[in-house]
Amino acid sequence: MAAGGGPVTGTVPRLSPTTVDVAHRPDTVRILHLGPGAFHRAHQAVFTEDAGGDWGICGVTQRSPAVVDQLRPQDCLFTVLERSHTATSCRVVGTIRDVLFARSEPERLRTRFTDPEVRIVSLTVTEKGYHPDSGVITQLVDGLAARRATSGAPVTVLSCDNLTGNGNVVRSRVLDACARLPHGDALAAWVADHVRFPSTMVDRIVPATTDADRAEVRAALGVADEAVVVGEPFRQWVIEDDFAAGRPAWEAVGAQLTTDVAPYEAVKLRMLNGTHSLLAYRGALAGYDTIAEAVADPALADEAVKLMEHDVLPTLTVPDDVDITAYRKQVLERFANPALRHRTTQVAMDGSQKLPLRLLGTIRDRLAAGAMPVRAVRAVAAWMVYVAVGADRHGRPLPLDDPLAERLRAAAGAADAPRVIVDGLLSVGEVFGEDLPDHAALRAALVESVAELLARVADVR
Ligand SMILES: NC(=O)c1ccc[n+]([C@@H]2O[C@H](COP(=O)([O-])OP(=O)(O)OC[C@H]3O[C@@H](n4cnc5c(N)ncnc54)[C@H](O)[C@@H]3O)[C@@H](O)[C@H]2O)c1
Ligand SMILES: O=P(O)(O)OC[C@@H](O)[C@@H](O)[C@H](O)[C@H](O)CO
Repeated sequence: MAAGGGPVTGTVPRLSPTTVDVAHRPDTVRILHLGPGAFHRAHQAVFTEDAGGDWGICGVTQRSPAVVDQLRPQDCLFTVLERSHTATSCRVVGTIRDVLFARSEPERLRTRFTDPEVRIVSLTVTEKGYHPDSGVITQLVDGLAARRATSGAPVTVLSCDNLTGNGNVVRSRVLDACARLPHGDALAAWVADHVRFPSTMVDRIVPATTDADRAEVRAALGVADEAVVVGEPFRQWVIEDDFAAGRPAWEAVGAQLTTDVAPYEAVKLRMLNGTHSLLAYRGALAGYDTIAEAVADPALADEAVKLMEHDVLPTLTVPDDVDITAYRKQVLERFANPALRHRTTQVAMDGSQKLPLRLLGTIRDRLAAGAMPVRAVRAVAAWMVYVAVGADRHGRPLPLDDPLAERLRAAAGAADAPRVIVDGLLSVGEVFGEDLPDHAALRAALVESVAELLARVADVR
């Protein structure tokens, strides 16, 4: 259905099975999804609906009941507002059949975890959600323990977050948590035998939904949908084909099943996400609200191209079926989509968690090869200035939304002294490890870039 009809005035009914036609709704919950945020709804839920079959999803919200409150009154239906450069369309998705808030509904959560019909437990809980203290790993381990104690049915844990080796990460976090439990050995042994943890590479740009997006759906469909999500037309999913108890026919609708996700993941995290972070920090400091505005600046577009070509590309083993030149061009075209309005500050959040995955691997590999990856270094310097100054070139505040925010601010010290900023932030071991602070040439390059960026921000302020 095309969006963009005239404004709807007066009261409109809530989105529900009686107010819109939904072609197919699965009857059985077979996927338990931890973190049904915007991305899950615009990506895995859509692939799963397209694949058909009886694969309903139960979403488990993590930090607040907000998504439960949005979805429950609409029988878990929601609209995906797909925005290309030139057109917008709406699609109502019916794959989610249930939703619950983990903290207030522990019994319902346990019932889902122990249900042998549930074959997959998937996750999109952000990079920080994998920290042992986030609560997600405990939830997963408690759920797996309950499953072992009841049906004992095999299950697949499917991470769909932007992490290197996301399957391995979640497996090792689960096994580490088992090791801390009394008699955890037996649970760990059961997990090793009954639970698979395939890695995945996921890709679709899904900015946070705004009131304007909800109003557009209301105008287009004539219903009120509180759970709208927005996405670009592009979507990609590469999945390691290692499932314990079956899966939807995702390969029939464009997902790529493979034995090794790692090279696809490296291409995506370093080319796309690394460049996204560069544009986010450099763009935000320059006063651009959105990624599209940042990439429309010729100097930043040139920096983005050179980051991908000169710094990232030499570090990659490009899979045979990826045309990397076309990929690079497509990444910039996708970022240039003006209809998405993906905010630089949204992409900038959680930098302490994202930098190691998106930019520091590239820097390490190039330094090991004896080269200085200047654009990647400038991107990291831009993050440092973003943290230290907290304002753009017009003096507008830039939020530091990061689980390490307080420590980062303290480490950055004086906001106008490049060496203090670099020394302070390089000492944050969770971000830079023990090796990078010891690299004198890298430190010098960062100080130079921070000084240059600081001068630009300070000039105008
Ligand atoms: N949005 C995108 O363009 C996109 C694209 C590819 C991959 N992803 C992946 O999906 C993740 C979520 O993106 P989104 O757009 O759905 O964001 P969102 O803010 O809409 O949803 C985030 C989800 O993660 C949960 N979460 C956040 N912090 C947590 C914590 N500390 N502990 C437990 N749960 C936590 C939230 O409860 C929520 O369910 C991203 O971090 C990324 O790994 C997103
Ligand atoms: O979702 P985040 O916060 O992990 O990262 C922000 C963006 O870089 C990211 O979501 C991209 O849009 C996405 O990875 C594209 O597939």
